[in-house]
Amino acid sequence: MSSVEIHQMRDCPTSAQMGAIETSAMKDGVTTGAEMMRRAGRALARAALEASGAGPGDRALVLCGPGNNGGDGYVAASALREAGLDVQVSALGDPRNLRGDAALFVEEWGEAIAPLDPEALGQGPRPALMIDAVFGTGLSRPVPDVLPKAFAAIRSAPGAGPLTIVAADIPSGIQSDTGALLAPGGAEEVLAADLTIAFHAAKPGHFLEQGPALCGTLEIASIGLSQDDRTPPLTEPHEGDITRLVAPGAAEAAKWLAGWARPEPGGHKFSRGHVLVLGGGPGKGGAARMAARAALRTGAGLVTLGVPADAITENAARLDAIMLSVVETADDLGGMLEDDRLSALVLGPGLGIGERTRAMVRVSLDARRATILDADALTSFADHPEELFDRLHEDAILTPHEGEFARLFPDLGLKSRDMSKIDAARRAADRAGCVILLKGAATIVASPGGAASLHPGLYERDTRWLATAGAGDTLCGILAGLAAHAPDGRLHGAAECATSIHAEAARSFGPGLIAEDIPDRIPDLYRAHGL
Ligand SMILES: NC(=O)C1=CN([C@@H]2O[C@H](COP(=O)(O)OP(=O)(O)OC[C@H]3O[C@@H](n4cnc5c(N)ncnc54)[C@H](O)[C@@H]3O)[C@@H](O)[C@H]2O)[C@@H](O)CC1
Ligand SMILES: Nc1ncnc2c1ncn2[C@@H]1O[C@H](COP(=O)(O)OP(=O)(O)O)[C@@H](O)[C@H]1O
Ligand SMILES: [K+]
Repeated sequence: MSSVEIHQMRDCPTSAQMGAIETSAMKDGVTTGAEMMRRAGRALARAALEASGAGPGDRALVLCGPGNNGGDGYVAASALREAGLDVQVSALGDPRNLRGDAALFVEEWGEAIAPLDPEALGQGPRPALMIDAVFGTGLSRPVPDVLPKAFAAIRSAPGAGPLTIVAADIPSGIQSDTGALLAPGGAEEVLAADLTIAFHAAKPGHFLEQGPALCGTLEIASIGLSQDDRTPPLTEPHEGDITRLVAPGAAEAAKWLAGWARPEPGGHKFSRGHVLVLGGGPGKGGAARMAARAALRTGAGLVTLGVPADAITENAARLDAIMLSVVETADDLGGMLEDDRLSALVLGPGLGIGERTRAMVRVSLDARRATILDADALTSFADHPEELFDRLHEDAILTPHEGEFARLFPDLGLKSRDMSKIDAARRAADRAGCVILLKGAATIVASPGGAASLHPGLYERDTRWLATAGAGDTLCGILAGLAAHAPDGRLHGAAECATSIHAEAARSFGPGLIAEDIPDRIPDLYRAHGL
């Protein structure tokens, strides 16, 4: 969108962190509350005009709430009036109760403000554009019923043309920290925006739970705050308490990927690391083979697949560059791990659930290599997660999807938690004592101590085609391919980078993607980033 001053930030602040950023900017004299609100409202109006194609004489409706989000709405209403539109403002609550900057802009608007009355709004005519400035980051409880009723009435009001809905900061009803929809059932369809203009930075709620389904397109508008991120660039370790957004621009991505994946000049295959993937019995080998291929494509110098003797023939028929070893028992594995050149281990994909897997996990963790535990390696500990947690260390990482996560951390699972997915992953990392990579459309990487990153497989980084069997197995392999030559204790960074390579490989294939396609897209991706 050309007319809005768009920028890209790595910070993904909570509502409290956003408040603190604003307060400190005001204290330092960088800007004022009124100036931020003026910029926010004007950005909204410009974006709404551009997205709707509306012009002089067209009808615009601005819905304003009882806080500062409403203040942005009054600024937008005045700006749309200035652009020649026929603007109507409708408010939730009595606008005379507004205080501070928002009150200033109610005065500047100076015209009639109708109450939010679904019946009156339903009589039409339906506007060409509507701005949702009812609730932003301050939403603290479910929205009143009148809000979805008003949206529904406006949508079905008689009118000639299409209606474009633009949300100020975040669609009203979405909790900014969690993405939960705090609204009566059925409200998601009526409250959805076509475009959301987030102010200063994207918030967790734009990426989590129902947030993405309601935001439409997401754009970030500058409101005059410093554009210096508080989280470090991806090329540096992340330790801060603001969630780091893993969505680099092209230049940052090239430098970052080179740091993780480009071989050292004069190196040899062992300096690139040796990955061992443990696999299951006959007929169960596909997942481990895909993980192994992904590890080799990503840049491990050697990859060995360890399987029971009766699975050797099957695997030998399917593998060339990937080596094969018989690993029947945990003792066999212990013997192999005497070779300290084995630098990264993958356990889980197709490994089978039960005591053989648990024994292998114990031996692997005791060997203190970069150890990636996924799928069956996680589910095997569902009955006794503490036994797993007691052995985990800073060179281990768990890569669950939400189902596997709930098996190990029942109180933090999607259906039971009363916190964001980000905070759930942080708690889990503290409890387990290792890095957690919690998958989904938004993938969270969290470390003990609180550092957390969010990879958005959404909006311009949409990776919905990754929702296919085996995609997670290839992610394990990519992670192993990076971890195999990463210095100790750098699994958080490896996990961020692996998630990004995985997503970009999937995006470069596009529709019809199946998991087998992912590893073989990596060479083109590396070349495109100048590796
Ligand atoms: N200086 C600032 O603070 C700036 C704030 N901005 C805007 O202000 C927003 C945050 O403003 P606020 O913190 O005032 O919060 P909101 O405007 O999002 O809403 C808070 C108000 O709604 C009430 N409320 C919350 N949930 C409710 C519910 N379910 N039913 C009824 N009332 C409810 C609260 O008691 C409070 O009065 C941001 O999202 C952004 O749009 C921007 O204008 C930029 C500058
Ligand atoms: N709707 C979605 N949008 C974006 N990415 C997704 C979506 N659904 C799943 N993914 C990604 O696809 C992968 C699926 O992994 P997983 O659930 O472990 O599958 P499997 O167990 O079949 O390998 C993860 O990396 C996840 O982040
Ligand atoms: K809003």
